Amino acid sequence: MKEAVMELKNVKKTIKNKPIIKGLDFSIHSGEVFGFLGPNGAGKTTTIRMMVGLMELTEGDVLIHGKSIKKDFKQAIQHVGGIVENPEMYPFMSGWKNLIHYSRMVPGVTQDRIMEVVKLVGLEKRLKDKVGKYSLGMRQRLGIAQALLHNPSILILDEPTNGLDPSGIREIRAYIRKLAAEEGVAVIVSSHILSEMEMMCDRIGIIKNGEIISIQTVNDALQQSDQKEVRLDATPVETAMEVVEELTKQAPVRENDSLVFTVKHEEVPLLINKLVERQVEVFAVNVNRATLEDKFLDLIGEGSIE
Ligand SMILES: Nc1ncnc2c1ncn2[C@@H]1O[C@H](COP(=O)(O)OP(=O)(O)OP(=O)(O)O)[C@@H](O)[C@H]1O
Repeated sequence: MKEAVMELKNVKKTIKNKPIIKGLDFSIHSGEVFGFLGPNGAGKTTTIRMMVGLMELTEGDVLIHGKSIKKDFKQAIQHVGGIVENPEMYPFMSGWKNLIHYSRMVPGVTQDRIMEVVKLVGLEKRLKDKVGKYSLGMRQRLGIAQALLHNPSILILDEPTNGLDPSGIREIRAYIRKLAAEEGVAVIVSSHILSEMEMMCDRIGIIKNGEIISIQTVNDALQQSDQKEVRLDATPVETAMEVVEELTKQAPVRENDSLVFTVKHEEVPLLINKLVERQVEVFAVNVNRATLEDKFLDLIGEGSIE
């Protein structure tokens, strides 16, 4: 596992006595693209605002390279670049002038560094053009370049593909992946669209009502897409355990009189046959929703998935 560059420790936010974020605990690693997925109102923006220092935490802490955002704000936040609200750009100035203008507020930024970030987001050919002539995707990329000027190791983008057309989405995705792979930047992106997150991220955390309900690597999620989580009520439970273990090669979890385990969808009938062969009495076999997509569909309703 790569180095944890950001750690959320029991992060909570209460606004006007209403708990909005209810204790988040997870870490982000260098070089990964981490997707923060959840329906509207789940708490993504609120969490991100806390991560980039725009909002105080009610409880808990965010450690950035081990430094507390509460106690060592300056040292912690220097590693973070982000676009949370739309970055301010002057449409009548060129992309280059905008970056020069912005860089005056960022100590130690050289013209070489500006060129470097421009190349990273692939804007070198359009640098002399006025920003007013840029497409939305190009403006997003200029925003990313701006956020990268001070060389952060963590880049946080709230809904970076919002409003973009499919080619703009592809471009942003490519540059985000490149930043993580080639520069080792940890990128945190939020979205409410699962398919987009699956293409862009290494890991996805799903947030619902201010709580993380699942964190999974996209690879695991894809591998598990034909796996089902099964809850089996059968007796004698010891024999049932043996049968399950023989078939799945994994020990099931025993919860009271039930066994919980994952099995390939097409193996469920075979499992039942084997149980009957061994004279196990089967009272119930319930297939839980287990895949990332299943969980997400449960969350937001099948109609909303894109
Ligand atoms: N300043 C505030 N005062 C009261 N409630 C707030 C405030 N800010 C956020 N909330 C509430 O907190 C919850 C989470 O909002 P948040 O904007 O973080 O969600 P989100 O997941 O980013 O959704 P969206 O994609 O719609 O922005 C919502 O129910 C919202 O109404």
